Amino acid sequence: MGRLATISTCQLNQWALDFDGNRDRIVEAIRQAKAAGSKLILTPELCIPGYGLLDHFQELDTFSHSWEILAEIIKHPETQDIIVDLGLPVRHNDVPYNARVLALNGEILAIRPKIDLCNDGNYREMRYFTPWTRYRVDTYTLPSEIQELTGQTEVPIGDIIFQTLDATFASELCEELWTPDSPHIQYCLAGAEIILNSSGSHHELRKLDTRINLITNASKSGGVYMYSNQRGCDGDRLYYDGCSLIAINGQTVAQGSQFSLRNVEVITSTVDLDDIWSARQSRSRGMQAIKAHEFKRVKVDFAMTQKSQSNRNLRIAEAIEPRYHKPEEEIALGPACWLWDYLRRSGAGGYFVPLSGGIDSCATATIVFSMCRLVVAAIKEGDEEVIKDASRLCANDDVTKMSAQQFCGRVFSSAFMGMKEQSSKETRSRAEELANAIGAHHIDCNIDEVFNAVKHLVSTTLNFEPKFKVHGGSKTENLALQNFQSRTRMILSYAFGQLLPISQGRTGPGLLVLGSANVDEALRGYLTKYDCSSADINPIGGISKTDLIRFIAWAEHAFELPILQEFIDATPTAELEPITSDYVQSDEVDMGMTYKELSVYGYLRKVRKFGLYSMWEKLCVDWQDQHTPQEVYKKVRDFMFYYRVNRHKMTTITPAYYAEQYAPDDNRFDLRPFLYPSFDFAHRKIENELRLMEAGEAGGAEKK
Ligand SMILES: Nc1ncnc2c1ncn2[C@@H]1O[C@H](COP(=O)(O)OP(=O)(O)OC[C@H]2O[C@@H]([n+]3cccc(C(=O)O)c3)[C@H](O)[C@@H]2O)[C@@H](O)[C@H]1O
Ligand SMILES: Nc1ncnc2c1ncn2[C@@H]1O[C@H](COP(=O)(O)OP(=O)(O)OP(=O)(O)O)[C@@H](O)[C@H]1O
Ligand SMILES: NC(=O)CC[C@H](N)C(=O)O
Repeated sequence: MGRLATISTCQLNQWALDFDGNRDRIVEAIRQAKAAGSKLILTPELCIPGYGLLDHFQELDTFSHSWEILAEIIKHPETQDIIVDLGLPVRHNDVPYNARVLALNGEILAIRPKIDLCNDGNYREMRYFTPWTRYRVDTYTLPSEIQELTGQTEVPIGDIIFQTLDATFASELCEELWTPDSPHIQYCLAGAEIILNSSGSHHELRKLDTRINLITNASKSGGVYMYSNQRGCDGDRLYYDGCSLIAINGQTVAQGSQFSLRNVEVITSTVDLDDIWSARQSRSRGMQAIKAHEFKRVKVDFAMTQKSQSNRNLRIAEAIEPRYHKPEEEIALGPACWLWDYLRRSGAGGYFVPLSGGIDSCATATIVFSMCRLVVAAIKEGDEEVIKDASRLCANDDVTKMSAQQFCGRVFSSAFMGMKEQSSKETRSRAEELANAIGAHHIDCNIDEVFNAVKHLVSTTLNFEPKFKVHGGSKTENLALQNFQSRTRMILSYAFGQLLPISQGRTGPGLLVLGSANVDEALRGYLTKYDCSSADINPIGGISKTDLIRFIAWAEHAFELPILQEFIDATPTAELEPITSDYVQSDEVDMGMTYKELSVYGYLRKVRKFGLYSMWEKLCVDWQDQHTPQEVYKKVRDFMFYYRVNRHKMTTITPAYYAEQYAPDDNRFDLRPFLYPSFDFAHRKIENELRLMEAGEAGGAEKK
């Protein structure tokens, strides 16, 4: 007994439009798979051009370059004698498709275009591609460069099953697994033994669980399910989180890492295809199988399996427990890997962060430190690519002996920019202590001079001197004076970022400025437009305050940074107003709502797709033990008021690592107007209901 198939899947750190780099990573993955004895390798979705090309998918160049690269891959000496499943855009009769091309020994076997395109949230596949019709099969005329290379002119294109001499397999593309009527159901009923899922799936906190459940469920009633995913920042706000996987009969047998700096990671398993037989022996399955669709089978003259007797060294992969990171670890690792890709690919000299002594900029700094830890660990493992990039950042000094702190000192600077009256010594010293603990180069300065100069200029020009609230000023004056400070810090951050390296005698590029506005502040608009929330990129812009606090608590022990406890204990404050004997500014008081409430509103607005009225209805039930319907109305109305008047801030918000389902990012994820009317109609509707409720209660009381 035994048809042992050695098969590989991989995760590749592709970069949109980096055709040469993408090709090299694909060839390297195939080389590693072959070295492990594999007869088939699966690669990520659209891996030849990269997944995140967005409107570049509308360019003809993308299609032709992809075929040219495909030709280079399949004729490469390292890629022979193994079935390769590659991803690229394909046009057929002038209709664009997101497709898989399967090849063997320099020949194209067939093309499988994507049937169910992904168009939710960040995904816009329907903008660039047309979905293929289920069960349709057609003939595809190959482009001339492939005709010249292979001597083939036509291949099948469509919804097909591949039949080798000893095994059957079929392709399923990413989103197709996430739909209720996935193609793999019919493929498996029709006898396909291996399903190859190529994905471009991004990291979102707590999402891996859903993905792994889908994969293991898909193979539960018998079959092998292979999953390949892109990895890294391919030029946008998303981080693709690898985690390639091989499962058989509902059990995981191999899993790639979710977060790593490795450019190419291949996982290989040997599975016994005869193990599928017993899992498919229920009569109910048999009754469904006899009615399965009759797919066109593409014959492949190739043997994929070996008898167990013929190779005594082969070990059949055993079931493993899937690995999941805690959300705190996901925050430590995902944004850190994204920052590393961004840094090495942008060619910048490092990062700069305005460090306030508060929890948000502390989280940004700790994530940069996490990146440094990952870099140093990869250097220790001998990762040549990481060594090359790290050496560039350290002026070609020997990076192999550096600690995470030493490397951090070379690529990361921070600055506390205080005001003599507003800034407390606690925040100032917390910022400095954190910088010291992680090894960052730190500046401590005061911005009073600039603040006073701006105030003087504005006062003399307008012949009007604005005052803080505590000095008798109006709300508008109070805000304007706060904004002088916060915007000054933004200008200084860019000045420091640009000039710090040269001031230290280093030539080369400046530092990228990092932002620290979290997802809840963005939702509520509790930030000053064009202050330090405006930066080059923001690693925490998609993370809630609650999760950031959990992350800092975790990092205190995991990264051995005792100072982090002080950040958790401190009351969040903007320190933009003078501190007096009976007044210290506090975020939650200022906002008129708690961060916990903001997470609820954010979730209902975006994920549950509730308007103001439905939000009120839902929260009247959820919060009935704490609040009356009248109180809930006030809360919801206040939230929607601030959301409405501050929505314009989302049009200029700094590009942030996307991580949270309720992210309000206006750029691609959360498309909304930014000039809203007040919600008078919904207000009236709720107020009428409140009146009826009160009348009903009064009526009820009278009857008693
Ligand atoms: N409909 C609209 N479309 C486009 N733009 C619009 C607009 N309405 C106002 N604007 C513009 O936006 C400006 C108002 O927004 P903005 O200048 O941000 O100022 P604003 O939102 O009025 O005040 C900033 C708020 O953020 C708070 N805050 C909290 C924590 C930290 C910080 C910090 O800075 O560190 C700030 C601060 O306490 C205050 O409540 C207007 O002056 C106008 O230029
Ligand atoms: N004194 C300061 N020195 C340096 N940067 C500052 C200072 N105050 C504020 N910033 C910068 O402005 C950003 C917004 O300030 P704000 O007071 O709103 O902080 P926050 O959003 O609560 O974040 P944090 O928790 O980091 O203070 C901060 O994240 C930080 O980058
Ligand atoms: N590329 C895709 O089809 C993505 C599909 C899916 N919704 C995911 O996030 O993984």
